[in-house]
Amino acid sequence: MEHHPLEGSKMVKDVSLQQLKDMLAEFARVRGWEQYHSPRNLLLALVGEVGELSEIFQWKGEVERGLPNWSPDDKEHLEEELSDVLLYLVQLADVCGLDLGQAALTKILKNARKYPINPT
Ligand SMILES: Nc1ccn([C@H]2C[C@H](O)[C@@H](COP(=O)(O)OP(=O)(O)OP(=O)(O)O)O2)c(=O)n1
Repeated sequence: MEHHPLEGSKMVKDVSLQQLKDMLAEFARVRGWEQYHSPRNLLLALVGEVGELSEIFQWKGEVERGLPNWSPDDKEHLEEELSDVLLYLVQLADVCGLDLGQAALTKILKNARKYPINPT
């Protein structure tokens, strides 16, 4: 397999949604896959990956925060499935012409107004 420029670069900090969006658009473009990346197809792919993510937790019972009892392999698998969900979500927002980062910020503000902190 070809050597990707980001291979081994776990040092990249503060990855932005914009960066992911651009890399994914390029990934699809150079493979001639833009034709398949319609909003509906990306939504179905996203839901499929959510299913794969759910499988990891299926039958495990409750899981402690920080996953203290999970093996490195299991954690890596979880990282991959979470990433698949994120990457399809970013692509879905992109082909819909939406700014996901901006939309998420706006939603956080809306949530804060809807659920004010209880005075104690
Ligand atoms: N048309 C496609 C196909 C794949 N991908 C990217 C997004 C996901 O990050 C990953 C999904 O790849 P696979 O369909 O091979 O799914 P998995 O990585 O989950 O593999 P598997 O289903 O074998 O576990 O590749 C994409 O952007 N567009």
